[in-house]
Amino acid sequence: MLTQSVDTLAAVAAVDLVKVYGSGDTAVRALDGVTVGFARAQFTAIMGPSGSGKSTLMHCLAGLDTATSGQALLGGTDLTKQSDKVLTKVRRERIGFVFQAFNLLPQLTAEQNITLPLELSGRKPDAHLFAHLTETLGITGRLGHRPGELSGGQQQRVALARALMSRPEVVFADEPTGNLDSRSGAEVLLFLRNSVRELGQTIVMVTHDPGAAAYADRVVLLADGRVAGELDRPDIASVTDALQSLAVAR
Ligand SMILES: Nc1ncnc2c1ncn2[C@@H]1O[C@H](COP(=O)(O)OP(=O)(O)OP(=O)(O)O)[C@@H](O)[C@H]1O
Repeated sequence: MLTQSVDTLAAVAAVDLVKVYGSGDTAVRALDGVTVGFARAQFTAIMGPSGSGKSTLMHCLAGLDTATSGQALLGGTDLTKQSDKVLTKVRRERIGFVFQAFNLLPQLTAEQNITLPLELSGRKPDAHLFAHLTETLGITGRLGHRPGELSGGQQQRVALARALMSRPEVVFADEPTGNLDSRSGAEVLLFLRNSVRELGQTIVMVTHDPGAAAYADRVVLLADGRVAGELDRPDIASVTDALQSLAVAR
């Protein structure tokens, strides 16, 4: 079988990635030979119908789930070959995460949440980066508060600062605006967009929302566990059309 070529300089790449859940009659082939690269300093959105494998692809590329076969490359590291101990270190030191449900630790202040991953890996937070991120995100007045005392938008901005504090090779964002009103959602997307331009951050975001995907440089479309197409410089109309075509083709 021919394997599609993949940009070996990509920050993150999947090569012929297969993920099968379960076995026998109940086996589900969630990823069916995905080959795709995510370029450095680019903002890519992953889209596709429900069940197309978006979360599974992100989880395998982030070392949160193990693939059945193929490679999940972060820089030069094939995550499919690493021990759980190494994967924990990779996630903490080389990857930033932003989730729909924020996933902040409720007993810690905003500031402690932001610096925790660095402290766990024995690194000292960069004071300039901390000031830059918290000022840009407008949360300097909220740093002593616990997540329960913050709005959803403020919690997600704390999560964004946490994700970027370690200068990660990639930020994986899983429906980062899913729990936010449209104004807070737009602020989060604009921040992600600007972090690509100003900090050279690489971002991979799973979303159902064509409006969110329009902030990205590129959209990768999945269907039935395979790459079904991609769009460069997407806008809401082109993303909506592509998703409709996928739905019709099924
Ligand atoms: N832990 C699991 N056990 C069994 N099947 C699973 C598991 N996780 C996902 N699947 C199946 O794998 C396929 C891909 O799921 P995945 O969650 O990656 O899709 P998705 O595109 O992210 O969907 P959605 O947009 O609904 O979140 C689906 O058929 C799903 O039911």
